[in-house]
Amino acid sequence: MLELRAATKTYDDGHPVHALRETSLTVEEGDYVAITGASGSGKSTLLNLLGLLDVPTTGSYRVLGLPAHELAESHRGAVRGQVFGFIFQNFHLLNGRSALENVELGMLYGPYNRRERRRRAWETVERLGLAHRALADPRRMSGGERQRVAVARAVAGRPRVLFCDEPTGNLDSANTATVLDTLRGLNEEGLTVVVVTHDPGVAAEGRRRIEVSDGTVTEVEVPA
Ligand SMILES: Nc1ncnc2c1ncn2[C@@H]1O[C@H](COP(=O)(O)OP(=O)(O)OP(=O)(O)O)[C@@H](O)[C@H]1O
Repeated sequence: MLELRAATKTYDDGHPVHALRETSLTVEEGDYVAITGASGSGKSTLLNLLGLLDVPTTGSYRVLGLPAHELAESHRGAVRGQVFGFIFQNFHLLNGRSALENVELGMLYGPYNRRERRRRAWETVERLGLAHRALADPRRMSGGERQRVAVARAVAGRPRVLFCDEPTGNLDSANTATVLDTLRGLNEEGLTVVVVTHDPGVAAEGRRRIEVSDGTVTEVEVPA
């Protein structure tokens, strides 16, 4: 489904920063991959490449067989909107819009019309136990509720791959459990999940483990 081949990422910060050294990585449909590593090791860089938020400096990247590294940004954006969902640590929800509207907005670049977006948004908000808060402004919600809205927004359009950057970063244990249960359930239904985390408990959810150290990516054996 996702295939990085001999990919590198070098930032120009006055001097070259080798954020990702030559990396080849394949993610299969239905995988649950946890990416761990120290601060500054290159995890976000790897996630940005996999999520088509950035392009490799050298090497290639294929998404569903498409050569993403050769596509125009508009085409990459279309693939991103139709195939991928994202959950970030700081939610990035729009204040002044209801939870439901936030979830609908997450599908704006997908294939669904307005009515279908509304239907899917309701269904997903209910699934995440937020029906009673659907019309609330995120500013008036708890951290755990906001994160569940962010999860709903990312998955309502039924993406093929879900990328998460510290999805439970600021949550207490009960809310962390809700988010992890949701991710596990969606993965069991076939969603491919790629999660960057510092939390060993979150990493343990992955059936594959990728360690990033100083820009070098290594797959670690996970005991069955
Ligand atoms: N836009 C940029 N320009 C220059 N250097 C960058 C840029 N983005 C990241 N870096 C550098 O690339 C390296 C990898 O950064 P990256 O954000 O991928 O690390 P990370 O593992 O996600 O860290 P953290 O866990 O702290 O978020 C770091 O040395 C960082 O300082």
